[in-house]
Amino acid sequence: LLPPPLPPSRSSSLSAVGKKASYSIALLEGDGIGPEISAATVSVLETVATAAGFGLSFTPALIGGAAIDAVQDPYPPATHAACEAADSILLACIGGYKWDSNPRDMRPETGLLAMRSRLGLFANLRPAKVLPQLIEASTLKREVVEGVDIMVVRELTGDVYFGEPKGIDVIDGERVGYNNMIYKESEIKRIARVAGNVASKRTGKLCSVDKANVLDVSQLWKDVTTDIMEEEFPAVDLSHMYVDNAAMQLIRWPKQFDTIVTGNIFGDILSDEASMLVGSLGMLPSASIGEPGGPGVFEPCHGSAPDIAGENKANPLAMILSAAMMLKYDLGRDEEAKMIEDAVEAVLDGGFRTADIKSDGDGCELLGCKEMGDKVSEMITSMVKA
Ligand SMILES: NC(=O)C1=CN([C@@H]2O[C@H](COP(=O)(O)OP(=O)(O)OC[C@H]3O[C@@H](n4cnc5c(N)ncnc54)[C@H](O)[C@@H]3O)[C@@H](O)[C@H]2O)C=CC1
Ligand SMILES: CC(C)CC(=O)C(=O)O
Ligand SMILES: [Mg+2]
Repeated sequence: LLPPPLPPSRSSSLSAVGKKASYSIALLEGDGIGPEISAATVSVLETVATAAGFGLSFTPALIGGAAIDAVQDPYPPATHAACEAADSILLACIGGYKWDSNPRDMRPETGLLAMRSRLGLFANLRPAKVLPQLIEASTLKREVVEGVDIMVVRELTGDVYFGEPKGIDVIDGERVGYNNMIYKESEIKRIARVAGNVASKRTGKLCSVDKANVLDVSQLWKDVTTDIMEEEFPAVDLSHMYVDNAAMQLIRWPKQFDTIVTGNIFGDILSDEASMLVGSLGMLPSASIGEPGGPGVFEPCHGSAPDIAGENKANPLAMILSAAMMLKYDLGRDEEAKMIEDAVEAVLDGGFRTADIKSDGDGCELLGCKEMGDKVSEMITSMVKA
C-alpha cells in the first residue's frame, strides 16, 4: 500500500543513528470523526509497538474546532510546541458545521493551514493504490480501476490557500471576494525535486498538472518544473496536463498516471477524486513532509465527516495507513509499517468492511469504526504469533 521511499528525510537521518527504543508522537484528534479514528489508530499502533518491542508515547494536543472551543485558537502555541518536540505527528481531521460561519481566523481549517505552514510541510504525498479486495467498492468499472497505482505529490504551503492579498471588501458599493494564486520559483523547484525523486523510485513517469493555458502562475509552474526535470532528473519522463483534462482523464483511464505533481488546490481536488478509484475517501492516507530533520504530519486525506461523526461508522483505515506511513518515513520502522499494511489487506481479505467500502451483496461483514480497528489489531497479533 505504501509508496516507495521518500527522498532524504528524517527517516534517513534516523536510520543513520539506528532505531530508537521509544518514540513520542503528537496526537491531534481534531474534530468530527477525529476522536473515533484516532482511538482505532492508536490501538493499532500500540499493538504494533508491543509486538515489535518498542515504546510509543502519545502527547494529545488540540487543533481545529476543538482548540477554538477550548482556547479560542485553532492552532494554539502549546500544540505547535508539542508538534516540534515530537518524533512525529499523527493528525486525524478538523472542521465541522459548528464553526463554518466563524471569522476566518477562528475557523478550524485556518489551524490546519497554520500547522502545515509553521512546520514547513511543503510536500503532501497522497498515494491512491487500488486494492484488489476493494475493486467492487469503486463506482467505476473493474477494467478502469484494476491495477491503478497513483502517487499525487501535492504542494502544501503555497498557492491560493496562502496567497496575499485576500479578503472580502466593498468596492463600488458591492462585496468583492479575492484570493491570490501565487508561487515563487523556489517553492516550485523544491516540490518538483520531491516529485522527481518520488517518480524516479516508481516508474519514472511524472505528469505535472497545471492551468498554464490561462494562468500566469501555472506558466511559471510548467516552466520551472520542465527545467528541474531536464537539469536534475533527465531520466524522468515528464508530461504536462491541464487540470480540467486531468480531472477527466483520472476517471476515463487512470492507469495512464503514475506520479502526479501539482499545486495545493489542484492536488487537494484531484486527490479526493482519486479516492473514488480506490473505493472510498476513507482509504486514502497521506504524508506531509518538509525539509529533512523536522517531524512530518501523517493524516488521512479526508475531512471530519460531520455527517457520520459520533456514530461509529467512519472508516479508520485511512488514518491507520497514515500511521503506517509515519512508521516508515518518520520513525524508520519499515517492517512495522508493513505489518500494518499486511494486516489491513488480510482484514479486507477476511471479508470485513466499514459502510463506505461495503457493496450490496458482497457477502462481507459490516463493521463499525472501533471494530475495524480491533480487527486490524487482532490480525497483527495473530500474524506475529504465526
Ligand atoms: N484534512 C482535514 O482535516 C480536512 C478537513 N476538512 C473539513 O471537514 C469538514 C467536512 O468536509 P467535507 O467536505 O464534508 O469532506 P469530508 O472528507 O469530511 O467528507 C466527505 C464525504 O466523505 C465521507 N467520509 C470522509 N471520511 C470518511 C471516513 N473515514 N469513513 C467514511 N466516510 C468518510 C463523509 O462522510 C462525507 O460523506 C469541513 O469542515 C472541511 O473543511 C475537509 C477536508 C480535509
Ligand atoms: C481543509 C483544507 C484546509 C485542506 C484540505 O481539504 C485537505 O488538505 O485535504
Ligand atoms: Mg481536501
